[in-house]
Amino acid sequence: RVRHYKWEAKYEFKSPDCYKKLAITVNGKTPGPSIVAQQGDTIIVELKNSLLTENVAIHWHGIRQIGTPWFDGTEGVTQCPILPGDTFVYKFIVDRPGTYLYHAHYGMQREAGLYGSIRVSLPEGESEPFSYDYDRSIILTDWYHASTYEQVAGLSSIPFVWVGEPQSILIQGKGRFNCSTPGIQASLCNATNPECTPYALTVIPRKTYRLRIGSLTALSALNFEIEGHNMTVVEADGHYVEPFVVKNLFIYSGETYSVLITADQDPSRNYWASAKIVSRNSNTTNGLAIFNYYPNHPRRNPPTVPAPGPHWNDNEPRLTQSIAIKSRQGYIHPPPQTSDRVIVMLNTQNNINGVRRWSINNASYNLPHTPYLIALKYNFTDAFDPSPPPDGYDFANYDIYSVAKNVNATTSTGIYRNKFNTTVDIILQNANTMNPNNSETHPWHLHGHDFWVLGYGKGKFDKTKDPKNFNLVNPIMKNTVPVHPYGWTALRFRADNPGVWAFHCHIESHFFMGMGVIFEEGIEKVGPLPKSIMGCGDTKGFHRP
Ligand SMILES: O=C1O[C@H]([C@@H](O)CO)C(O)=C1O
Repeated sequence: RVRHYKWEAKYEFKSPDCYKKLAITVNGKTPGPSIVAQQGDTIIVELKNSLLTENVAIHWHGIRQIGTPWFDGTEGVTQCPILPGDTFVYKFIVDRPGTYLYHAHYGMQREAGLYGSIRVSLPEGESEPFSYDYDRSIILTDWYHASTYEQVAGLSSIPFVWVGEPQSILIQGKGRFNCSTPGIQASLCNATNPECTPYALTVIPRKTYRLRIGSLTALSALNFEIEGHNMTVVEADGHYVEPFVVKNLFIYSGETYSVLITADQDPSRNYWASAKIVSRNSNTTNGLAIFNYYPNHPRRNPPTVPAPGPHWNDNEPRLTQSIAIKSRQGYIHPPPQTSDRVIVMLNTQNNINGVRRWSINNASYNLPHTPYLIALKYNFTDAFDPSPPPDGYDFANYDIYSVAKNVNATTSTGIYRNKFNTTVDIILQNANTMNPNNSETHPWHLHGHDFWVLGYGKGKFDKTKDPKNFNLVNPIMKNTVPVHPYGWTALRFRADNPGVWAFHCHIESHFFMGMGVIFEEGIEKVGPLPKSIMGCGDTKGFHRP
């Protein structure tokens, strides 16, 4: 089946947390329309850029784009930006069931509101290995009152101006900023604006809900919980999880989970659902939604105080959850038992000519102006630096627990080129930032693939010892995974999807500050590129049939 969508992206004044701000909407909404499809369907999105003075591109997060690498929507990597006034047509197949996302992949537009959910169901007659009565989706985000222009200018200036903590947390596009905060202009903030009525998830007593939860925060790692209700985790990033029960679900930007929740509590009242920032010492108030037992009024506040959530600095339960996520029995895709290449990626904060950046093995990433996919296919040799970034760092001498002795780094547009059909291991190694006693959480997202999550560890990855403990039996496959503070995360993927694919920290400002790399495989197998992705950089006026 073909599912055809006509979308228009636009700036509009919105008050998702009661504070009036310019937001990017799709067909007037943020979150935008949901894509609801069945495995094997073809999705066509005709996207009109009505942002007037800004380019755009949309990434289909978790969709591998097998055979259509040019529709991955990653500006600078797989396509030229879509100019104001232009209409671009994305066309791709959703080849697997599961919970996915879409969002802008140009500058920092995602956090301005251009995002939504993709739900792919099984073909008729097939069923999931778990049962539920109803299926619902929510997306968690964090929300800033400053524009992306102000933020980008701050992040690239000397002295560096950090974006800081968000003003609020949104649950399915709704949050609540305290309009009585000193310095807030009354005309801009209206606590009774219906646009900031908390999101209500209405449930029928005793029914079981599959709640698909995605996070597209700009910065924040979150803990999600529903007062008084346990959640059984059954899916992660489109893969079935060996079920486990949690009270608190930790979720990082770019991840999706399905949880089963039974409405088995006192049906005479409502309950709070809350999202709290963890891993950063934030004073942003928790995002709140109402878990509404029918027939109570969806705006009736629960009689209780919302759960305070776990302590921001307690990393242990977060690591425990990461380790608990295994592939479901009967649905295991066994990983290759060995790999052809190991790339260790040291994540550090650096300076380049006095500008604060993030680097991988001391190389900080800059997006070039000619998309790699086109440059490689047609041999534009000066579109990017052909020398690859390093495969590792100075293992013997680098102290991951202290501020680096030399915090300077170089910039890079280089890419890692992998031989087609080989197996690649990535070890993400976290370290101290430029502030003493500080290491952050980074959710890494790989385009075009799912990877096996082979393990997590504390401290410095040991190349001889740690691989012996890799989970080669039932690792989960994901497209986004956290690397915890002062820890490492090991991934394995097959370089079997011809194209050029970004791999980057899903924190909006961190990718902007250089925290990413590019992979290529099988470029010679990529079919003729559509003209519509061209027109920028060296591809100006270049049209191959
Ligand atoms: O990139 C970042 O910069 C700030 C801080 O390190 C600046 O001092 C921060 O918390 C980040 O995640």
